[in-house]
Amino acid sequence: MSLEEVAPAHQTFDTILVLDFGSQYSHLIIRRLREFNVYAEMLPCTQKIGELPFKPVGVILSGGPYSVFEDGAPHVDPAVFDLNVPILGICYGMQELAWINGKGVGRGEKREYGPAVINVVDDSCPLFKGVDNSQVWMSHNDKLTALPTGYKTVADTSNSPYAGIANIEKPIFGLQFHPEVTHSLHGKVLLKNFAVEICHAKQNWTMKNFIDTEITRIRTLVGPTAEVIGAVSGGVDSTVGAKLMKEAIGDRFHAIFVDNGLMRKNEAVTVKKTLDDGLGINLTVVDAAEEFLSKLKGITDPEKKRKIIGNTFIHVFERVGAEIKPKDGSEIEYLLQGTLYPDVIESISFKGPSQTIKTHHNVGGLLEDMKLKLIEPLRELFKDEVRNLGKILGIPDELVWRHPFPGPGIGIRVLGEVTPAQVKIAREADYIFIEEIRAHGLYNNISQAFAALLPVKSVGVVGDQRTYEQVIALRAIETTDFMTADWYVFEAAFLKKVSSRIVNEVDGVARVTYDITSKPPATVEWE
Ligand SMILES: Nc1ncnc2c1ncn2[C@@H]1O[C@H](COP(=O)(O)OP(=O)(O)OP(=O)(O)O)[C@@H](O)[C@H]1O
Ligand SMILES: O=c1[nH]c(=O)c2[nH+]cn([C@@H]3O[C@H](COP(=O)(O)O)[C@@H](O)[C@H]3O)c2[nH]1
Ligand SMILES: NC(=O)CC[C@H](N)C(=O)O
Ligand SMILES: [Mg+2]
Repeated sequence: MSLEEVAPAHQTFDTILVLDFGSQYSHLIIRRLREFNVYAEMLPCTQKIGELPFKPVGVILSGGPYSVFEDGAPHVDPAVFDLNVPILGICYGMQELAWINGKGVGRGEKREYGPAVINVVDDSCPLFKGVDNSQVWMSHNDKLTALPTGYKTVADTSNSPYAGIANIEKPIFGLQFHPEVTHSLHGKVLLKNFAVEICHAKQNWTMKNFIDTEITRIRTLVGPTAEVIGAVSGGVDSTVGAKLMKEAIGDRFHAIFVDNGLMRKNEAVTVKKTLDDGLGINLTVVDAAEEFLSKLKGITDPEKKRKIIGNTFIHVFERVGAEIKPKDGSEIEYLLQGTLYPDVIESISFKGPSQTIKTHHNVGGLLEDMKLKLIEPLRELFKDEVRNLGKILGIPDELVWRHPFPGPGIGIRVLGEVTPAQVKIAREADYIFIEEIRAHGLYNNISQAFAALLPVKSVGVVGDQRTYEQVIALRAIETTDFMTADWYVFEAAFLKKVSSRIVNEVDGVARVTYDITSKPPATVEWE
């Protein structure tokens, strides 16, 4: 097989490189480009151009929170201009172009955040082809104090005389506003003009092409006889990853599902049925409930619980992995992981990974111990792209649109000590809640929903008898990226029904509450 056939996506597809200066919108630039089938990747703004692993067809400098003129502000490697490819600077990126050119950047008299209307003053500019005077989105304090030498103005607004600039000789452009946000009404046209008309990027980034390339890459990487293992939870990411492995190497892929005793009702059975019978994926279910629950005995601290669950996963996985003996007599060399692009972006940000709010359980912890090499077929994809990929691979809608379920499962939804009795209460209440959500046709309107069990007792009255039992908190949220979320507004009648069913059908619950806190300040999970 030729090298070309096993190359990663940025060598197979024309790629726009986004250099990230830390804007909260940077990843949206990639999203927008991919929406019209142009492939893009992001690297930190500190990337040395001489060390780039590929040759981009164009470069976008993103926005960012710094001021180009302040001490310690990040600056692009000047070698970016030697690539001789078109460059587009957005907000900070444009200010960076001006700064390099002659430093004409200063603090504006007034901060400009929100909508503005652009006025296109030079309609011969290819970047603005087909773009009318229309709303754009601004988010800046600083502005160009003069037009950089060698540039012309192509668009302005009432507050920004240099809302769009273009180099007279070279294909280098700057925008003060953010074309990547949907509030910039023609933003996508601008990005498409840049990528397709100016950089001449081929629009061949389609999921079908991606699948073919990835399957070839996996086959070449693994070779004709070696076998691969993967931790599979029944969630979207690991199922899609597993299905791709199945397509690539058939029964030489072994999926392992660990029943940690903290799963939802009937989960193990359902996952086995969908993966094994439905998708033909060779799945081993490992019952490790006792092991997990005995290690959690007496533990109430949320971080300790997460660590114990994460570590126990590793031990179980290691043990099971060692029992698999590949037919060719070799040892298992590769591990499938469902890492997504947002995880990659987080870890490559030049600002470093964000502060730990909670230690998300992560199979990444397996690496050092297991010395396995990773296969991460989804590491270039966003969640909705993974869902699309899943659909193309024939994974049923029901699974593709499943709400995410955290690795530590009910372990972080039983507040305080996790005992089999407490898990049972939380599990039963959760089952009723989700059952009603489905019955009312609401499942796909909600991003995630679950029941948490609060370790407080409350007085109630049932059939003239005093009760003194615990409290269930229901949570349902709407979100696109799980970084921020809002609580879902149910009809009162729906909540009445769920509450009445839970108190009547689940022993040990005296009261049901509904969580009306957004994220932030709360998080999605209670622990
Ligand atoms: N019970 C489990 N058995 C085996 N592996 C698991 C289990 N729970 C989690 N994992 C592993 O941890 C990874 C991360 O879990 P995470 O919940 O983020 O992803 P997912 O379950 O694949 O998808 P989703 O986000 O839709 O739930 C999974 O991809 C899987 O590899
Ligand atoms: O695999 C996981 N392991 C974890 O430890 C974990 N903690 C939270 N979550 C999920 O992440 C999303 C955001 O949750 P939080 O607002 O609670 O951080 C929500 O979708 C949560 O369900 C986890 N997923
Ligand atoms: N969104 C941005 O890129 C802002 C750039 C710079 N920090 C400013 O305030 O103007
Ligand atoms: Mg999951």
